[in-house]
This record gives sequence, structure tokens and C-alpha cells, in this order.
Amino acid sequence: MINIAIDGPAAAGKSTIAKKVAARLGYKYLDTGAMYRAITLYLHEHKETDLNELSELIDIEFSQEGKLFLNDRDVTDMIRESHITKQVSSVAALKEVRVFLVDLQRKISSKKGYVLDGRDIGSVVLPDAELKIFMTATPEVRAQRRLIEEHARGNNIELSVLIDEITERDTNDMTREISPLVQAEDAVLISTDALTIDEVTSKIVEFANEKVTGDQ
Ligand SMILES: Nc1ncnc2c1ncn2[C@@H]1O[C@H](COP(=O)(O)OP(=O)(O)O)[C@@H](O)[C@H]1O
Ligand SMILES: Nc1ccn([C@@H]2O[C@H](COP(=O)(O)OP(=O)(O)O)[C@@H](O)[C@H]2O)c(=O)n1
Repeated sequence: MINIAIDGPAAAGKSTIAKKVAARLGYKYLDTGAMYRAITLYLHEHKETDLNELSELIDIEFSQEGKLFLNDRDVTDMIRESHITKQVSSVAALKEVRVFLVDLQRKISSKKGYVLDGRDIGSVVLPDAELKIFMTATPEVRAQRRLIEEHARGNNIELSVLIDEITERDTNDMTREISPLVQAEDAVLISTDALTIDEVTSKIVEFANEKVTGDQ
């Protein structure tokens, strides 16, 4: 088994496709963005937190069904609310937060057989991952995809607002000092603008199978 790192900007399709790739290969999926969102929620609710104590204060667990528990509370839906989305890239820029989560992500994936998606997986969390993908699409395509999701949730948000939000978050993620979003040198670039979810999934599964057979 190998580890697969999928990085890229917001709404490129990382988590949708990472889940499908994991299912096709019989691997586990780790949503690292959800972990940053969980810390953002915790800090929103506990404003006086000493960031040096995160490891004592915070327990993050994913259930088999993919639900996220923050200190035993199911926060799966709360972490997707727009006030958390607006704050998450500032929280993700904090050194103490990154040190805590990168350590946890490395521990979880140490036994291999994981698909991880995020911003710094191929560059920082798992620089030795056997397969690295950098997934992109234009901001307009990505915002259009988020728009469909938001409308399905009953949120009547405008496309231009989503384009602005996504662009602002990408800029924050690409320009922060610690572990900015970058394409790792050895990552395969996949532009998903004109590809279906199944097409992107199959491409990555093929790459993974090549790596696994090549390593034997
Ligand atoms: N290739 C694709 N074509 C069409 N829609 C897609 C594609 N990839 C992902 N989507 C849709 O785009 C939205 C954002 O995808 P998501 O996986 O949440 O992105 P990310 O994890 O990169 O933020 C989802 O609604 C998903 O179903
Ligand atoms: N490995 C990661 C994953 C997410 N993040 C941060 O967490 C935020 C939310 O990530 P996400 O994957 O849930 O975001 P979406 O692309 O799904 O909207 C990102 O905008 C980054 O600021 C990060 O810094 N490093």
C-alpha cells in the first residue's frame, strides 16, 4: 500500500475525489481541511485558548462514516458553516495550529493506505508520499461548483460572492509564511475544468495502481 497526497485550491474537487479514490482502492481517507475547520470552531468558541496547549485541549476523531467529532461532539455540519469558512485560513496560518495538526496527520497516516487531501500534504506533511496530485480548476468553475452545493443546502448566495470568497481564501493560503499552498515539484497536475468526477477519479486510481505495481 502507498499514501496518496492530493493538494490544491478551494473547491477543486479534492475531497469528493479523494473519497472515491480511497473507496476504489480500499484505502482510508483523511480530510485535513476538516481538521483545520474543527480547530477554527474550537477557537471561535474558546477565545482565550493558549495555543501551546492544543494537544491537551483538543481531540479530533473521524467516525467510520466520515463524521467529525471534536471532543466527542459531532461537528460535521457546523464546520462547514460560512462563519467558519471565513475564519479558517487565518487560523490555518498559525504556527502552533499547524505543528499540532501536521503531527497528528503524520501519525494517522503512518501505516500507509491513506488518501489525504489538503494544501500542504505533498509539500510538508508527507514529502515522501508515493503519489502526489495537485488538483486545480479556474476560480469561476470552482465557485460554480460550490454554488450548486450552497443552493442544495438552501443558501441563496451569489456566484460573484463565492468567487470573491474562494479567491481571497486561496490568496491567504498561497501567501502565508508557514507551509503555503504550492504544487510539490514531484506532484502530477490535474486540471479538472473539463473532466467529470469519475474521469478524475479513474486517472488517479490508474496512477496509484502503476505506483503499487512499480514498487513490487
Ligand atoms: N470534476 C468535477 N466536475 C464537476 N463537479 C465537481 C468535480 N469535482 C468536484 N465537483 C463538485 O465540486 C464541489 C466541490 O468539491 P470538493 O470535493 O468539496 O472540493 P475541495 O475538497 O477541493 O474543496 C462538490 O460539490 C463536488 O461534487
Ligand atoms: N492541509 C491543509 C488543509 C486545509 N488547510 C486550511 O483549511 C482551509 C479549509 O480547507 P478545506 O479543504 O476544508 O477547504 P475547501 O477547499 O473544502 O473549501 C483551507 O482554506 C486552508 O486554509 C490548510 O491550511 N492545510
